[in-house]
Amino acid sequence: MVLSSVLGFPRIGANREIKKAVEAYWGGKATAEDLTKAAADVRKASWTNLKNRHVDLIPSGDFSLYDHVLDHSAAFNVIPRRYTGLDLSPLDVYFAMGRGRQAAGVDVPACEMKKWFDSNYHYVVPELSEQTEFKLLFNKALQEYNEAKGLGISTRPVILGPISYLVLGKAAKEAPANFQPVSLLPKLLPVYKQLLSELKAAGVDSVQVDEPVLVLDDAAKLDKQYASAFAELASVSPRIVLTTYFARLDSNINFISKLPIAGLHIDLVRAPGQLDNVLEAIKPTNIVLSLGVVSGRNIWKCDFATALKQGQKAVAALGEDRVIVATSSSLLHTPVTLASEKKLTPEQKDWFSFALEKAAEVATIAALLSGSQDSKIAAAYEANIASIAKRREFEHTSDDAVRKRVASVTSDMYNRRSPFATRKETQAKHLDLPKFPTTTIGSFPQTKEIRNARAKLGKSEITEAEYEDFIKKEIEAVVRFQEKIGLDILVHGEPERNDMVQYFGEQLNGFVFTQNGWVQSYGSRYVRPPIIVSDVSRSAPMTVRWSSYAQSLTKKPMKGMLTGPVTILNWSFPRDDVSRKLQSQQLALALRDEVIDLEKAGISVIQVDEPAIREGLPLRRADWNEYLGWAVDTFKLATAGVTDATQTHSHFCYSDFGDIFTSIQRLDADVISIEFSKSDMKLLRTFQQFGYSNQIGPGVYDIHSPRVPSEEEIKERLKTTLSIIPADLMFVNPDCGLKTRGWKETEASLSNMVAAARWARQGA
Ligand code: MET
Ligand SMILES: [Zn+2]
Repeated sequence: MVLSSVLGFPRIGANREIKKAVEAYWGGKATAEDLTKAAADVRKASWTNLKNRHVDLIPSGDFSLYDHVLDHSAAFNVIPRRYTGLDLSPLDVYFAMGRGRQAAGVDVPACEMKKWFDSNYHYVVPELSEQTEFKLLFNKALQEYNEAKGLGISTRPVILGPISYLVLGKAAKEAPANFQPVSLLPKLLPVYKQLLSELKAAGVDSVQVDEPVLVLDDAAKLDKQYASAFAELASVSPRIVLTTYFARLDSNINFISKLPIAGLHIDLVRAPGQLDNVLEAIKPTNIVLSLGVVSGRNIWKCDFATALKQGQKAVAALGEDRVIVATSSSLLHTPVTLASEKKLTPEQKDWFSFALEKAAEVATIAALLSGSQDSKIAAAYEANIASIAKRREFEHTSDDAVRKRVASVTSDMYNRRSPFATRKETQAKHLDLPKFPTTTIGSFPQTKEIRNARAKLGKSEITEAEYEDFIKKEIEAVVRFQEKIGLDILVHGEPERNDMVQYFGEQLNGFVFTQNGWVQSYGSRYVRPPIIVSDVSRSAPMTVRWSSYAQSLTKKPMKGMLTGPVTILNWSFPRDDVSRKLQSQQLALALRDEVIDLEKAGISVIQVDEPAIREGLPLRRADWNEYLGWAVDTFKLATAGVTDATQTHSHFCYSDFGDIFTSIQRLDADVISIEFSKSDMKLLRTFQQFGYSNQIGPGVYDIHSPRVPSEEEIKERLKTTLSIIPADLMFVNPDCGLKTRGWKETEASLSNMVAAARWARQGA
C-alpha cells in the first residue's frame, strides 16, 4: 500500500494562538505555563487534524516556539557564552538567542538570522567552534512523540540532520579564520546517536531526518561525511527517512543511494525532472521513495493527474510498498487552512489548497495509487479534475494590453540617462546632503493605534476620511520626529501599509488576498503573502499622495518608498502557469509608472526595496544566471525612468550578498542600504574587493531586536566600515525598517545613530 505523509506543519495555530501566546509571554502578560499549554493545544489540534485527514505519517517534533534550528541549538547545548550565566530560565535563554534581551541589567543582542534556503523563513544561525561542547540537554523529538502517543496518535519524529545542522551554522567569533563547522561532525554524532537511540527505545518506527543541504552544489564534497555519519547513526536509530527538498539532487543521488537509509524523500514540485534518475539509482536498493508531489511552498490545488503519473511511474519501478506520497517540503511555508477564508469567492477558493487541504490531498493521491475502491476517493479525484480544468480556463484569459506592453519594452528603458558618476554630481547639487547622510529604511513603528485604525477601516467602523486624517497625523508626527532627531533624508514612515508587499498587491490588478493566510517569517513575525492569479497592472498611482503630503511638511528631502518587482514576486504566492520572469516584468512596468509619477510629484529620492532578491536565487548555481538576468533587468526597468537628478535607493537584507555581488552592482541604484550588522565584515570586504562604485549604507545596528545600540557601539561600527568603504560613498542608516520596533527604542537608537554620524563628519 502507498502511504501518505506530511513533512511538517505550520506552528502558528488556526487562530494565531502561538503568535499571541509567545508575544504575551514576552510582554509579561502570560506565564511560561500558559505558553507551554498553548503550544500543547496547537500541537494536539495539528496532529488530530492530520489524523482526521487520513495522513499515515504525521510529523512530530517539527513544532517550534521560535525556530526549529534554534530548537536544535538549545537542545545540543550550542549556546554562546554571552547567553549563559545571566540567571535566565532555559526558555528565556532560548528567546534571548532568538531576539536578544535588554531588561533588568541584562543586555545581549540576538544571534544572527539567515534565510532558510530560498524561502522567506529565517532561521537562527548556530555559532560553532572547537570549544563547542555538544550535549543532549533534552530530547524534543522524543517529548513530542510521547505527547502525541499519549493522545493516541502515532507520529514520525522530525529532526534536522547533523550535516545540515552544521553546514547551516557559522564559525563563532572565537574560531580561527579557516574553521569549517562541518569539521565538528565527529563531536556532534554522539549527540545524534543518543537522540536517535532514545527514540528507538521509545518504540519509534521511523524518523524523518531532514538533510536539505543535499540539494546544494557543495553537498557533492560531503559524500564521505554523509557515508560515515549515516553508517554510525543507522546502527542505533529507528529506520531513517532522509528528506531533501526545494531543489534537485543531481549527481548527489549517487552517494545518497548507497547510504544505509530506509527511505528517501525528494521534491518533485520544484524538480520533477529528477524522478527518473532517482528511481534508477535506488531501484536495486531497499530504499522507500517519498514523492514530494503536493507543494509545500505554494497554495495552488495539486493537479492529481500529474501527481498520479509520477506516482505510477514510481510504483511501476519500486512497487507500492516502496512508495510514499508526500508534501514536497514541510507545510511551514503555507497557511493553516482555507476553512478560515470567508472572503474568497467560491471560484477562488476552488483554486487553492492550504496546509490542511494539502494533507487531504496527499492522503487521496496515496489512496488512488493504492487502487482504493472507496467512492469518496473516486469523487475527490473527479472533483480535482473539474477544479483543475476550471482553473486552466481562467488562466487562459489574459490582459492583452499588459502582455503587449511587456513585449514592446526597449533596451534603453533599462538604463539611466547618465552613468553614476555624472548622476552623483547632479544629485549633490540638487539634494545638498552633508557627508555621511543619515536616513532610515522606510517604516517607523507600527503601533497598536495604527493597526487599530486599519482594522476599524476594514470593519467600516471609521470612514475613509477619518482614516486618511489619522494617517496624515501619523505621517506628520514621523516627519517632525525625524526633523527633531536630525536625520537628513526623511521618510513618511509607511503607516498606511499593512505589509510592504500586500500594500502594493492590494492596489494592483491581478492579486487576491487571504484573511488568515499567515506564514512564518521569523519568530513571532508572520506575513500574509498575496496570491498572484492573473496579469498584473496598475490602475492608478499607489503611493504618490502620501509621499507628496509628507514632502509638503518639510524642506528636507522626502524619500519615496516602493517595493521592487522581484520582492513582490518572491513574497507572493506566484502563478504557476506562466514564468516568474513574465510576472516580474509586469510588476516592473507597473512600478516604473509609479516611480515616474513620484518624480513628477516632486519626490527626488526614491527607494525601491529588493530585500528578497537574494532569496529568490536558485539553489543550484547552474540556474543562477538565468534568474539574475531577469531579476536585475526588471529592477532596472522599474527604476531607470527618472532623470539624473533623482536619487534612487535600494535596500537588501538578510543575505549573503557576496554571491550576487556583480548583480547588485548591475542594478545601478545610486544608493544601496544593506543589512550586515549581525554578520561580520566579510560582506563589506567583498564590496571593497570588487570595487563597488555606487553609494552604500551598511546597516549600523540591528533593528530585529528591541535592544538599543549605544553611541559608542555605532561609532565603532562606523570606524570599521570606513576602513573599507570610501567616506564619500557612505550613508548611515539602520539595517532594516523600524515597523516591528517600539517608539522608545527607536528614538534612543536613532539619536545615537545621528550622534555617531555627526562625530564621523567632524573626523572626516
Ligand atoms: C524587509 S525590508 C523592509 C523595507 C521597508 N521599506 C521597511 O522599512 O520597512
Ligand atoms: Zn530590510
